Parts: sequence; structure tokens; C-alpha cells
Amino acid sequence: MTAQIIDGKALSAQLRTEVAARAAALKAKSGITPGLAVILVGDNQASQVYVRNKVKACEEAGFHSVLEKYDAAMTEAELLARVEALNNDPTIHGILVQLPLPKHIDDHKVIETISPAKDVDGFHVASAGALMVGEVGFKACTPYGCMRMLESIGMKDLRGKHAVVIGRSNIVGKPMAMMLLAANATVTITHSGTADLGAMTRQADVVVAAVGKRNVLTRDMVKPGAVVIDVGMNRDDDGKLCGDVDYEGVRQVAGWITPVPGGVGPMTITMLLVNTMESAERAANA
Ligand SMILES: NC(=O)C1=CN([C@@H]2O[C@H](COP(=O)(O)OP(=O)(O)OC[C@H]3O[C@@H](n4cnc5c(N)ncnc54)[C@H](OP(=O)(O)O)[C@@H]3O)[C@@H](O)[C@H]2O)C=CC1
Ligand SMILES: Nc1nc(=O)c2c([nH]1)NC[C@@H]1CN(c3ccc(C(=O)N[C@@H](CCC(=O)O)C(=O)O)cc3)C=[N+]21
Ligand SMILES: [Mg+2]
Repeated sequence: MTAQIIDGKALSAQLRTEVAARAAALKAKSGITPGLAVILVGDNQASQVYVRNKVKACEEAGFHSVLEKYDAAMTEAELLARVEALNNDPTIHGILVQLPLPKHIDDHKVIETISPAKDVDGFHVASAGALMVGEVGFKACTPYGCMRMLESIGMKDLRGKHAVVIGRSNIVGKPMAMMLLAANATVTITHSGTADLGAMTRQADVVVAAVGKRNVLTRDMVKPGAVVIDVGMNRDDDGKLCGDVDYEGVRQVAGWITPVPGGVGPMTITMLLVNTMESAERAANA
């Protein structure tokens, strides 16, 4: 038995078509075009690619998009002033400041300056807090996309299931665990201080790997039939993109698996469009 693939690219294409229709409907009804502003500081190679993909996805969905690129020497004060200007720009419904930022800029300070009403990344403490207490707020795109992938295979409600998350970052691991919990899973969060990772993951019906290291999850660590979601974005020895999961090994035992590329990555961008769409709809109804 080999695992079935959860095709993030195909699911994204379907969801993006729905978003494009929503954007067209909003425009017809209220004259509003959803607008996303992306700020990129510095010349990180990977960031350039991701940011370009985000802007392209916006255009394809009929959104207005603005890409602001700044030199790595930009000061924190200058960046905060740009964020504030975008907070006050009525044509912009979502603001994304690409991470990582240069070391001399405090990412936390920048994120907290984004208006929660435009925090389509879901990184603001108000968004994280809303997720924690079950209030309305923007959900972090990567874990939100993972939840949509689970939903696509009939796993929207995870009552009775054990989910194990590997990683506890504020942008992936922690919000992932909160969303799984909200879907009624029993959740375990593991990290670099976990004594026996395999002992944890072998109990899991759903494993989400969000570490940033190749082969963190191997076939001996997976319960037969489990769902394996690979958030990792790494390069192998040949420079090829790969995830945290030993894909060839794990797919021999898992029930479902997400590929890299073509899995969580495209879904992250799709959920960014979904959040921006929702923000524009809220602005129209305000
Ligand atoms: N596909 C997508 O859309 C996205 C992909 N990514 C990718 O996902 C990965 C994770 O990103 P991010 O959460 O930002 O990364 P971070 O580096 O912020 O977090 C990594 C987490 O993994 C934990 N960890 C490290 N080593 C181990 C280990 N051996 N066993 C168990 N846990 C371990 C760390 O533990 P500790 O807290 O103790 O240090 C930490 O909690 C990266 O590859 C990133 O590129 C990220 C965002 C979006
Ligand atoms: N403010 C902020 N928000 C983010 O959402 C954010 C960020 N900063 N910093 C970096 C991480 C990483 N991330 C990815 C998004 C899409 C792909 C993606 O589309 N991946 C493609 C492949 C892309 C390629 O070919 O390199 C795939 O997996 O198929 C990957 C990674 C968003 N992030
Ligand atoms: Mg910094």
C-alpha cells in the first residue's frame, strides 16, 4: 500500500477559482477590488521567489496588488512609516511584510504595527489571540491551508484523532496546534526538546512536520495509514526543493501524504488570497 497524495496545487487551483469569482462579485456589487500590499526588505533569494508567486496569484484572481521592495539598509522607522501608510490606504485590504527581515529591524514591532483588520498573514498578537480564544480573526495562512487539505480528504472534524505537530514557531507550529484543537483533535506539540519524537509520532493519526530539516520524519516513525502533512521547505544535496519528511520512505506506510513542492506551499498562498478576499468583503460591509 502506498499513500494517496493530497495535491495542494490542484486544491489551490480550485479554491483560487472560487476566490476569483468572489472578487468579481464584490467588484460588481460595491466597486471594491481586493488589494494586497507585499513589502520585501533586502534581497533574500527565496523571499524573492515567494513574493513573486504571491503577486502573480493576486493578479490571476483579479486582485489589486502592490509590491514594495526596499534596500536591506532601510531603517526600522522607515518601514514602520510604510506600514502605517498602508494601514490608512483604503485600496489596500491586506498587508504582508515578508519574513525574515534584516537583523536591525525588530519583526515583532513591525507585525504589531500592521492594523489587525489588514493582518492577512495572521501574525499579529490580536490574530493569534483570536485563534486562541475562538474569536473571529485572520488565521495564519500555512496552518489554515493545512486544515483545508485535511478537509479535502474528509477530515474536517478530528474528534477521536490524535494529531502530532512537530515544531512550535509562532507562524506555523503553534497556530497549527490551535487549529487542530479547534477541530476537536487531541493534540501533541513536539519540538527540539522532545525526548523521543518517534514515540510521539507513532501514536499519531495526523502528523504535521514544520521544522526546516530534511528527513525529520522517517517511515519507522509513522503509524500505518496516518495522514502526513509536510510544511518544510528545504534543499537536498542536489539543490532540489524538499520537505521535512522522507517522502519515498514515508509514503510506503502513510495513508495520505502531501508532496513538496506542490503541497502546503501553494495552499499558503491560496489562504493569503482567501484572507485578503475576506478583508475586502468586511471593508465593503463596514
Ligand atoms: N510551505 C509553506 O508555506 C511554509 C513553509 N515553511 C517552512 O516550514 C519550516 C518551519 O518553519 P518555521 O516554523 O518558521 O521554523 P522555525 O525555525 O521557526 O521553527 C522550527 C521548529 O522546529 C523545532 N525543531 C528543530 N529541530 C527539531 C527536531 N530535531 N525535532 C523536533 N523539532 C525540532 C524547533 O524547536 P525549538 O522551538 O525548540 O527551537 C522549532 O520549534 C521551514 O522549513 C520553513 O521554510 C514556513 C512557512 C510557510
Ligand atoms: N510574512 C510572511 N508570510 C509568509 O507566509 C511567509 C513569510 N513571511 N516568509 C517565508 C515563508 C515561506 N512561505 C512560503 C510560501 C509559499 C511557498 C511555495 O509556494 N512553495 C512552492 C514552491 C516554490 C519554489 O519553487 O521555490 C511549493 O511548495 O510548491 C513556499 C513558502 C511563506 N512564508
Ligand atoms: Mg529581526
